[in-house]
Amino acid sequence: MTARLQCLSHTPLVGHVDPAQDVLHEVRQTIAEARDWIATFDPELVVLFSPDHFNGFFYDTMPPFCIGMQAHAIGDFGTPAGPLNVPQELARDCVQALLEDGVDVAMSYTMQVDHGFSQPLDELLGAIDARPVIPVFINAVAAPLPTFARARVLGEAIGRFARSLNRRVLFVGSGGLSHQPPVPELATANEHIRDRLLGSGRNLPPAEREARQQRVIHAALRFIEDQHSLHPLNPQWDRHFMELLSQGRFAELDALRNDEVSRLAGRSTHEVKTWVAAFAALSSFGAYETRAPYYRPIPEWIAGFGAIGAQTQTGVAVA
Ligand SMILES: O=C(O)CCC(=O)/C=C/C=C(\O)C(=O)O
Ligand SMILES: [Fe+2]
Repeated sequence: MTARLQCLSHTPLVGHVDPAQDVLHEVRQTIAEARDWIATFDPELVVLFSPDHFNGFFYDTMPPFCIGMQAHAIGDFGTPAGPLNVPQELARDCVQALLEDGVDVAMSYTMQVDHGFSQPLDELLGAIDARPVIPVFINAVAAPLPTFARARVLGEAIGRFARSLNRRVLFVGSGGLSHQPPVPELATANEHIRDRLLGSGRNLPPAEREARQQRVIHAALRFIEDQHSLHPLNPQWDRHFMELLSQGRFAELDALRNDEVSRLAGRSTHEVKTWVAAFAALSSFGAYETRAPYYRPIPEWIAGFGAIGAQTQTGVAVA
């Protein structure tokens, strides 16, 4: 039984608003190196933890966590569209195992996902259907949000299930770190946006989809000029968070308060619960060591942008 982990920030802005060539090169190198490391491992199963951005999950029924038995990517911001390669029986077994393990999760046979899922699959594995993947949604934008502690509990339980499979498993956490792109909030939405957040946004007319994307692109262009036009990035918080994960300090991660994290690092920072869940899943295989940490605040992508890999300490079998 072996497991590896790769966490990686995502951004829909790549290719739309990009940083300077040297920064872009550095990020591409980081991703290429992670991709090679994963290819060497040759995972038989990928468990991908990702948020959504009101593209697949809405306030009509918003679960804190949801596992897909089938999933398709919408291809927002030019990311790949189409079905993910979900091993349906295994995904079902995973839900069953979680429920029996005391962790209640939702499930979906028609899961709609956005760049949060498709970007890391494409970048780390080469295509969104390259490997069997169990998609695990974590609500990171639709308040009220699940806690850091529950993300850890979910991850640990998924790790226990994965361990029972006797396969090479890769855990992926998608999103984060500090950032607050212009994702709408129910509390402040006008009537039209409110209607979209309640569910009518599931299949946006193309013109509205385009206008929505342009709004994010314009916000990024403005943020480059004025880093107080949105919640500022917080490199200090980001580095501290990565350290907590590297050192397996789960009690301190559990203690992170949602409102405090929003205040310090921005509302979309809750995407890092995907990293917590992925690390917790890996921890169910035993002690781990991290590798190739990368961090840089990238205003062009409205993101504290990070990546980190990890594997069980021997890198081989865990009894
Ligand atoms: O346009 C909207 O309503 C939502 C904007 C959006 O989808 C932004 C997403 C940004 C990220 O995924 C990110 O920076 O993590
Ligand atoms: Fe995101």
